[in-house]
Amino acid sequence: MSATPTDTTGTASPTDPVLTAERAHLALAADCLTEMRAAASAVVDAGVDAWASERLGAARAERLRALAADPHVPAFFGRTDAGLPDGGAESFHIGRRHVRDAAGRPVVIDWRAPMSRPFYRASAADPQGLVRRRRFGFSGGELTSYEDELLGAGEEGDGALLREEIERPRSGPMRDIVATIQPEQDEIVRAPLAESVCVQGAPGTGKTAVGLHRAAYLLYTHGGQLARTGVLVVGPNRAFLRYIEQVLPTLGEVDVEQTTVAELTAHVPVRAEDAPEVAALKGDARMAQVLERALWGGIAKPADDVLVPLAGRRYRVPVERLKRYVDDLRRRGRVADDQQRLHHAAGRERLALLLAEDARRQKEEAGGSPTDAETRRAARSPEVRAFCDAVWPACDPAALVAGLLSDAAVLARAARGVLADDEQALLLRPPARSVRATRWTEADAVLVDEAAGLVERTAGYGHVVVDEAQDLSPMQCRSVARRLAAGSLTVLGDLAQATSPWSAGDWAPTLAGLGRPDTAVRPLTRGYRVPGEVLDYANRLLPVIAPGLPAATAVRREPGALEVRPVTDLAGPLAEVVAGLAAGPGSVGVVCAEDAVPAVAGLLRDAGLPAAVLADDGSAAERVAVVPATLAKGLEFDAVVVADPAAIVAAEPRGLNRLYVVLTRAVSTLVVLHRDDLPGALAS
Ligand SMILES: Nc1ncnc2c1ncn2[C@@H]1O[C@H](COP(=O)(O)OP(=O)(O)OP(=O)(O)O)[C@@H](O)[C@H]1O
Repeated sequence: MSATPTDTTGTASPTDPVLTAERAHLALAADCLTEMRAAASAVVDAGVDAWASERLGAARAERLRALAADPHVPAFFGRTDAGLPDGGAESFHIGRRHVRDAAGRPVVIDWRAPMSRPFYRASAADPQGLVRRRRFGFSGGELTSYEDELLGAGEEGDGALLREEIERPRSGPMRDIVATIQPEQDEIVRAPLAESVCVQGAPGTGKTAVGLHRAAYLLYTHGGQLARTGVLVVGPNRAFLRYIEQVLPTLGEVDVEQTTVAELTAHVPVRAEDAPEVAALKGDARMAQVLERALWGGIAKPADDVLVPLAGRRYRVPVERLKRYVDDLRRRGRVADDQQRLHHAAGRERLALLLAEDARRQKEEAGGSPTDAETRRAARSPEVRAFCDAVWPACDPAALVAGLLSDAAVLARAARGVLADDEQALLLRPPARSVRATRWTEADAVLVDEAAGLVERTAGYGHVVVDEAQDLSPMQCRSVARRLAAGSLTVLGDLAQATSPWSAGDWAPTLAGLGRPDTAVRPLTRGYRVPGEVLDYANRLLPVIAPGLPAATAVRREPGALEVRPVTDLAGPLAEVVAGLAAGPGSVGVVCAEDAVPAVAGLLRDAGLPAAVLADDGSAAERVAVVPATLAKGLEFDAVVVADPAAIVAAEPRGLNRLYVVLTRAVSTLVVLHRDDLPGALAS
């Protein structure tokens, strides 16, 4: 560490000339940003037509929003000095977005620009051309300290400022980590667009943060291409999306679609729940085969010639030719690659056209020359339409699935040799009065999405980030894969946190299901969220729930962070612990089994504590939130109270994995209240 005026608390002397110069640069950057904002608002919306004007207006509004975001966030957080051949140095300030002066000279470099890369990657062993890396400390928007590493002289900092920032307890919605992205994270963030990556990361290692920063990086680096094709972020539920939704906007990226698999597949209203074994079967990849057979099995063999009217005459298309047309189209409809496949609806249109073209050829051979409009009219004629309706009926995906799941004969035909008889029986339910009246489940919606994807091509994105991917069913994987088209993928997850029936011991099945079997798996094992004491405790479950998976090591320890307390009755101790934690700053999550939520919320209410139940509808969490264990995944709270861990374990087949998730949500403090019935690994 160089001799900087940074004392152990990271506060420099206010008269330090370096500090004075850097503050002047910060003021300059702020002025330039104001000017850039003014210039952007002055652009006249003078498009050549209404559409162009509207586009110009939207682009300008976008730019203004990007420039205006977070006026209190300092324009830069770091600086690099690269050595020049003449012995001098070229310095760049690194910030959230590019800032230039009136002459177009860079004042701050965007963190995603290639020039910023050494800031994140350089080390004393590999300085990447840097003689110095400087990090800045801020207090309430004021630049108050800095820390230098003279990498050129082989000197690496002890990273006091960096550590302070990384270790700063965090609460509330997730924030960006641009100032402190670590080298192992940066490698993933900046992986090339064409490369799909799978991050196997222990709890709190920054998977979600890395995935979001990767999306922002790709949008910056491949803006044109990705603006056309779009970037999609898929999370497990609304509560999670609510937690992460501000990260990309603070990075200036407002155009990324953030959604859940349930929302992606929301073709039908979900009103019912499947029994676990039924849900497991509906999520099985074999269902894709069953649906494909059901759909294409609905196509009949032509039985008779058709008379096609064209320009005042009728032309006979013989049944042999009709059979050939249908067979050819069916074959093209069943190729495995979704990009090459002729989808069902397009096949139907194509069939009508083939009949009309057949008639046209006949007329041409007889010396006529029908126009294209006449041929198109022939394809729409009642005769051709009646033939298509009989042979290649239009398919409504919801009706297809409803029929399949409520008609034993239809199901048996489609599932023969694919699903055993008892599996078919498991799927069947009594028919509803109508398709609309069907009591759809979440797994049904995924089946409807699959059917919809067979009927018509699903629009694809240029890049998809999928979080908590360890829980996806094979059918859900297919839903995501359809949205991927030719794009690339960032898969984030942790096999130890897998709680669904499909969870596997390795990533291969998920990556294959997502259509990218060759994706490299990259581990992250440095835990930034959870104090060492808490992480070590949770890690005791690892040999049972995920043997062979490397345990995370925490970047910090906090004596007193963990309290494991036996209680005979929850009520008193729970209220007392929560009251104590609520008196301090930061968020408090009281996590319990889903069934116990009303009782726990009642206990806290009776004790006069302002706790609100965390809902899955995306509404913001209160400072003290009662969290069903099933919703805790991906979230973090400053303090976590786990009420009755044995009930969390007992509530589901992979209850121990769920407990592992729950135990790793705390940033500062974890209190476990148990009735002397802890799982073996945690008992001693
Ligand atoms: N380089 C970093 N600098 C500062 N904070 C970081 C860094 N990396 C991660 N964090 C913080 O650590 C916490 C955990 O990050 P994140 O939620 O992305 O982890 P995760 O691996 O997705 O966790 P989980 O699997 O438990 O949901 C967040 O508060 C995040 O901001």
